[in-house]
Amino acid sequence: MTAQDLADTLRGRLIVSCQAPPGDPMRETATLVRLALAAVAGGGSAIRANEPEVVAAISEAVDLPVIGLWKDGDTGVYITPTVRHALAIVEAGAAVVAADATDRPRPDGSTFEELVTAVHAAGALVMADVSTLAEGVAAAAQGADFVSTTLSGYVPGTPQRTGPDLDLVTSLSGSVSVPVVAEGRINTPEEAAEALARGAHSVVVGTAITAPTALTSRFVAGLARP
Ligand SMILES: CC(=O)N[C@H](C=O)[C@@H](O)[C@H](O)[C@H](O)COP(=O)(O)O
Repeated sequence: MTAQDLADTLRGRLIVSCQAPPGDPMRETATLVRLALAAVAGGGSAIRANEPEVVAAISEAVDLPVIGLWKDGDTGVYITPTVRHALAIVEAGAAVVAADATDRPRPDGSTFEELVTAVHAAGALVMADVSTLAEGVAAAAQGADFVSTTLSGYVPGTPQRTGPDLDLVTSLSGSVSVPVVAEGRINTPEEAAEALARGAHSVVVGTAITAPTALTSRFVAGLARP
């Protein structure tokens, strides 16, 4: 699939992230496949998924593009940190590899541009997960096919919010020519629509759709407030 074909497929559409953190009862491949099938039934247009085994199983079960990543660790560069991780995700069947494109050092000493070159050579596309405007501009210049706001709020120095970083959506949309994906803490359909109004090409929603443990905790915390 070319970047243009995928951009056409995803314009104005919802991408559902079907992931579960380590230790979560939902972290089981068959369960995550069921979540992906529910996302299809509900009208989602693509699935974002973590780890080769899960990416392979969802790619097999679902007739939608899969944006794959491989999280390794939870500090520093942990979303598809190396070229090896990226190529394993292509091998698993992902149409797109999502990878950290922040300006932090990567554990294998590679550059983001090298990862892009390797993924393109293997026949897949790249979504750059960024935390700032400068990172998004750099990632697009290095060949990323999509730029996503995934990491805003998760890198020291970026704004901490309970909702999405819509200002980053706006600034990226005005600055890069590749499609901008709004991702991270989009909690309501209204926020998703606002992201599109701010120039996002597509919207990724994870927790608000596919994470019952986190959602339960939010309600429990709400009840505990005085
Ligand atoms: C920062 C990071 O590691 N983000 C990850 C990226 O794949 C996932 O844990 C998020 O669930 C995903 O970005 C969707 O965001 P939200 O669950 O907030 O809708």
